[in-house]
Amino acid sequence: MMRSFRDVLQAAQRGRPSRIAVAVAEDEDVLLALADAYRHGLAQAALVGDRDKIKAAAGRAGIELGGFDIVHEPDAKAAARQAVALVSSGQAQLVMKGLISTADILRAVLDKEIGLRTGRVLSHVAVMEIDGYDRLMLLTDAAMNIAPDVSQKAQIVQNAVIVAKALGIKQPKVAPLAAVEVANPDMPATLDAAILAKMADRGQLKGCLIDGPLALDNAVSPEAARHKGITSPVAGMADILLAPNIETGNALYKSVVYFAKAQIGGIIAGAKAPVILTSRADSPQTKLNSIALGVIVSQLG
Ligand SMILES: CCCC(=O)OP(=O)(O)O
Repeated sequence: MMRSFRDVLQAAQRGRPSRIAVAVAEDEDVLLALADAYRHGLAQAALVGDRDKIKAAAGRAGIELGGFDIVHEPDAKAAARQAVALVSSGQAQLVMKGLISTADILRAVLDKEIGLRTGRVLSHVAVMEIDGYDRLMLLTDAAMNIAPDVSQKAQIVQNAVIVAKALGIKQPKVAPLAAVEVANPDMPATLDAAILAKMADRGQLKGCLIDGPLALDNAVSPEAARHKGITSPVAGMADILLAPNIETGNALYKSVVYFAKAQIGGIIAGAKAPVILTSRADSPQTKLNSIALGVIVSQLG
């Protein structure tokens, strides 16, 4: 089981090098991460974007672009489509978000003609390495599904389970988060969590153990769960945190980065190929973590 991003990087290095199609690549931090990924033997890249701006960003970052192809497309939305088309045509294995909004890259990923739809719900899965925890923890969905209903949440869990398996977590424990630990008809997140737990009891959710609702403290802290008298196989031991909505997920993602200085990486799962998707403001290290994560998920088979 992988316990750190160093483990994830090493696992990604064991596979064959992947080719990443980067949408709007004119960003220093994106190029720094790609140069590192190239140096580690993880991936080559097709940089789709404005050629002059890509070269200028590479110059500012002190990067040689020798190992990369540039596909000149100055319009951001067209660049996103080109990057996705490179993957759907088999010329690359992963897409990466560059200097473009999440909504614009996802529009290309969901495009009926050249997109990467599978019929499944697509969802963002973040992996967090937080000081003081002996395991990697997953968080979903911080970036894509705004207010998922319970059946979408079930599919979001299944996407996260696939990523957990790629990390070597055999039977991930899933905590659907809420503000309290009891089902309360006035709090829809608690009802969804209770339904998901019952769906798991009845075998409707595969490959994981779910219990909830759980508040964040008793999802990740055995002491907090004990203190509140919660007995549950998931309490205090969660591997996957299921956010009730995008605001909770996005704030939790950014709070572990900015307050806890955690290592993080993220991808969109559920498409034909992983989409490496971080915040534009995330560090080159986070972008490298996400590339390594995308590579191991894409090589699951
Ligand atoms: C995984 C976070 C996605 C996000 O919030 O992206 P931006 O900060 O670039 O909007």
